[in-house]
Amino acid sequence: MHHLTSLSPSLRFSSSSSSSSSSAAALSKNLLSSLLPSSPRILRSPPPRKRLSSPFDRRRSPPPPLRRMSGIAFAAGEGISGVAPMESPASAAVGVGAARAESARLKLEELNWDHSFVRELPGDPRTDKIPREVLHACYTKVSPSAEVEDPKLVAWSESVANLLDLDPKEFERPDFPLIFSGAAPLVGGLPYAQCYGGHQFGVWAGQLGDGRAITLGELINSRGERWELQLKGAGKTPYSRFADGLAVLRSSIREFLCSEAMNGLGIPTTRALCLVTTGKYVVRDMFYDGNPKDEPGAIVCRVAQSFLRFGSYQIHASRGKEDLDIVRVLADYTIRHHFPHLENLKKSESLSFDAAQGDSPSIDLTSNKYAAWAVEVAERTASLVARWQGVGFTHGVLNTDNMSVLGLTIDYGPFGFLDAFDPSYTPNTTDLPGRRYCFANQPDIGLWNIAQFGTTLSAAKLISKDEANYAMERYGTKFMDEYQYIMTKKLGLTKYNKQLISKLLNNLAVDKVDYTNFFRLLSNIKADPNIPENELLVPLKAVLLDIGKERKEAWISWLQTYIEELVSSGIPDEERKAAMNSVNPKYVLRNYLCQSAIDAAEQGDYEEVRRLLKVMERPYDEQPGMEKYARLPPAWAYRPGVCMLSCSS
Ligand SMILES: Nc1ncnc2c1ncn2[C@@H]1O[C@H](COP(=O)(O)OP(=O)(O)OP(=O)(O)O)[C@@H](O)[C@H]1O
Repeated sequence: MHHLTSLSPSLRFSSSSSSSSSSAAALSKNLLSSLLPSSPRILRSPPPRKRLSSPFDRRRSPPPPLRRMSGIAFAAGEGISGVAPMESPASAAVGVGAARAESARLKLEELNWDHSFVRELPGDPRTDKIPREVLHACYTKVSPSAEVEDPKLVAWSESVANLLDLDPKEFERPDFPLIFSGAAPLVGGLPYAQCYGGHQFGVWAGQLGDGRAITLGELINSRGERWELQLKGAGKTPYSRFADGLAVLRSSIREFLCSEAMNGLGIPTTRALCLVTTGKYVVRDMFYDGNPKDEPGAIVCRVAQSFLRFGSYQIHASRGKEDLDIVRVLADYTIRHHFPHLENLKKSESLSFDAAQGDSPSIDLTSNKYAAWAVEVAERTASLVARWQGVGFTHGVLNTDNMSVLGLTIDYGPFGFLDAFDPSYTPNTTDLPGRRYCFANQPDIGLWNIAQFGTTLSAAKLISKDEANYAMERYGTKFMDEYQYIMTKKLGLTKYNKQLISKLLNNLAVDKVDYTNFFRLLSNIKADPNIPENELLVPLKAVLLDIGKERKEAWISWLQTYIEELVSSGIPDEERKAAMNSVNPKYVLRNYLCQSAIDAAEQGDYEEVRRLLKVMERPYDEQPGMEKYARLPPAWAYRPGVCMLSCSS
């Protein structure tokens, strides 16, 4: 992202701010505070009120098996039918071929375009790219315009081609890099850039919009799913403010690889069809410290069911009365196309409400589709953040313009997976002073952002304040349910044990233990209370490095309690190991791995990018021969630019 001050202050159009940060503070508690060792706190408040249930809460606890969560929680019939099931890690590993057999194999010219966004929503009457405030419109029709010279295809995702019904042979077309660098038109497409706003680092930033992303069009695949294709780094738009509309190879490799790695982990995300170099250089001051340099330009083709963000609604609410109606029109559009099960809610669907058991019946989601929608957005967001916490992912820039209304991970800027466990880790150099977006704060930030979303909908009179608060409550409940479930699965247990997890996280932080490798190795512990003390740590010796006597005792004590829990769970060791390995990845896209692929690609060698993609598509599998991709970062990786990055660079 760009912090407000790093883009033109003269183009701060809107000054409207939201009052919901105070309501967020009033409702939030630090969601992880009871589990994590001390970490920055930005939101403190009482716990959510008594739990209410929603009509979507058919699946109370426990949630479904983690590796299927994305498939189940986002599957048709489970309350979120507008969003196609993500490919589960299992299918990413073995099922791609099978899934492909069902889908069509079309040439680019044969894709089934359906430009509902442009057809149904108010657009900007102008089509020029002059930076400006775009009022009363959700988008501007503009075409890609990045300068291109002999573009090259760096990497591509066959599983994304499959989502689109695109024949993977199309990747071999000589004109493929030209089309996906925007230099040649995509037949049937209808390009545009979206208008949105956002809160950046807690401050209302006014109009942002797609300053360097241009949607090529939307298509409907043979399974009836809507997919939008977007080029990131394709040139200026009216939303570019003073910036160049371009992206560099370094950040594009990170976005391409991490969105596919996230999908491999089974976590909802925007996807990436391909990555091309433009053949041109782009000047970037990577740390905004007055040392710009030339970097190779590149463009990623991102794919999602929708790129709508919280900021897409906020911008219109911020503009006052005249544009409030656009919030409603956009909300209607979103529900119609992406949450169709909410269109015609029936009273009978509220039967699962706890009202009959004495909970307040004052929030009846069946009487207001917008309230039901707000709750669903809140729940999807909570579920997403819980899954990030489970794999140790830190997004780095959780501004409201980076919050997908579908609950997808969106915008891979200065992200980072935890290596040594540190709750206050932030991968974003811009975030260092306050660590607002550090690992431990993500659950609270998700809630803060939901509060802004609720404020937007209530400003447009789509939901009441009580309904907005209820969405926040649901966020808290959903987050805790899913987080506890995930942590329990990571430990291979059947029952949530708060004290055990809390002590574990404390131990991990004290000894700076590698988060990913620890959980992977933990599955080797045997449920045998008779293992002598001096042998207990053997399975973990690769991650418990350089610890003294006192710390060894702390770990032994924790392991003894853990083994007691394992014994009482009664799950055979081998069965538990397999279950744990299906939720504790062996491979995560550590920043140093990205950097090695970037270094090679900048020299014209794209093999490492392609190899990393293959490894990260199957993160839960052992993958003999690929063990080096599970190693800890080498010493050279602990420098800014590798383990930490700035926004939008
Ligand atoms: N090089 C650039 N040229 C024009 N606009 C930019 C550029 N970099 C960032 N922006 C704009 O700054 C705002 C915030 O940046 P942020 O880093 O969140 O976005 P991004 O990484 O470009 O895009 P996205 O959120 O779509 O992944 C967005 O409006 C974005 O379009």
